[in-house]
Amino acid sequence: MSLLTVRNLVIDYPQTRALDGADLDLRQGETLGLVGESGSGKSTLGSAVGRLLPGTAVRSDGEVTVAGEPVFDLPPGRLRHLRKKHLGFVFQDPIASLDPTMRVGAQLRLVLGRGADVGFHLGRVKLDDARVTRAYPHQLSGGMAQRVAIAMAMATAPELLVADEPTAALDSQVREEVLNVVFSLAADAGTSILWLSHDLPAVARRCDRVAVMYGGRVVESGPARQVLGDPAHPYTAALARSAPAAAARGTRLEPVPGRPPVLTGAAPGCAFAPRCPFAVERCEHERPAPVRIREQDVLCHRAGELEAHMTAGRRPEVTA
Ligand SMILES: Nc1ncnc2c1ncn2[C@@H]1O[C@H](COP(=O)(O)OP(=O)(O)OP(=O)(O)O)[C@@H](O)[C@H]1O
Repeated sequence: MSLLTVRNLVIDYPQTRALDGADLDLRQGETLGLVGESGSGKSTLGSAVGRLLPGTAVRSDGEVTVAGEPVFDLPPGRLRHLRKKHLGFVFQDPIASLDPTMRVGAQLRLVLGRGADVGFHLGRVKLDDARVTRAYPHQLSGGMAQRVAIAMAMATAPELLVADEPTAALDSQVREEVLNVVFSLAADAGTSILWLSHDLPAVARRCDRVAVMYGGRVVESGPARQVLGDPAHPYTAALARSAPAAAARGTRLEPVPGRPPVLTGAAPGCAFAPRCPFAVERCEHERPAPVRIREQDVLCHRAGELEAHMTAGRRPEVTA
């Protein structure tokens, strides 16, 4: 069953179009990685799921449905209920998400409710109750603060956890530990995860599915290993070749040539066309509609032709 549905979502900030017709589906119990270069619209899409966009953002078109509820059309009471009962959020900067003037224990009791067993919730994220509850947020390490934020977000066993690069500020050892906590708690609770990430190899390892964003649209989605290991969109292929793990395997690390777009309105064609080695005239002025390639949904006019090249064993090289 579909838990989250995003259809043709268009979000504008005063100078920028952040989402330009984004589509996304996430099923109950599924873990989905949302990847793409900086500015591709990941955070805007993640925030839109809970209608948590800044006041300057305008939804110009499209809709978001969570557990059958149309998020942007809900009256305030129903929206609060949806956020409280069905959604959890964890953000990049855990210390900023806590109140600096209150001890952590007091904040936890406020969020979890008076009778809640704070020690139990801290134990689930592998934190020492006595030490953490007496501390102020600035006395916690980044990893500890993020575990507190995860304990708060997961306390209600939400149906969907939106995790916006929760480990971006942490070093690699702590990053793995925090991700282990998030994914195992979610698996135990049956919580779906929408994980916004720059870490393609980790997404391939941990997520069922991946959605790749470019220019405010999801340009390819499907099973994570399939999409990242055998991409059907030229952008995914370029992104996968730029992933740091490629260098770790001894492959040459190649940045995606050119710069991502900053849109001010609807892209007239495929937003990747100016950087795409396979672009033809049509790509410049006609917006691609989704096509099915293997198990992937792909927004590329030429995906079918490129697939034919691939199956004939002449895998196209995605270079500048
Ligand atoms: N509050 C805002 N006001 C104005 N423009 C914004 C705001 N937030 C994001 N944008 C713009 O919207 C576009 C999409 O940004 P968004 O943060 O959603 O992308 P992202 O993929 O999450 O990037 P990152 O990986 O760097 O977090 C970018 O061009 C960004 O500059």
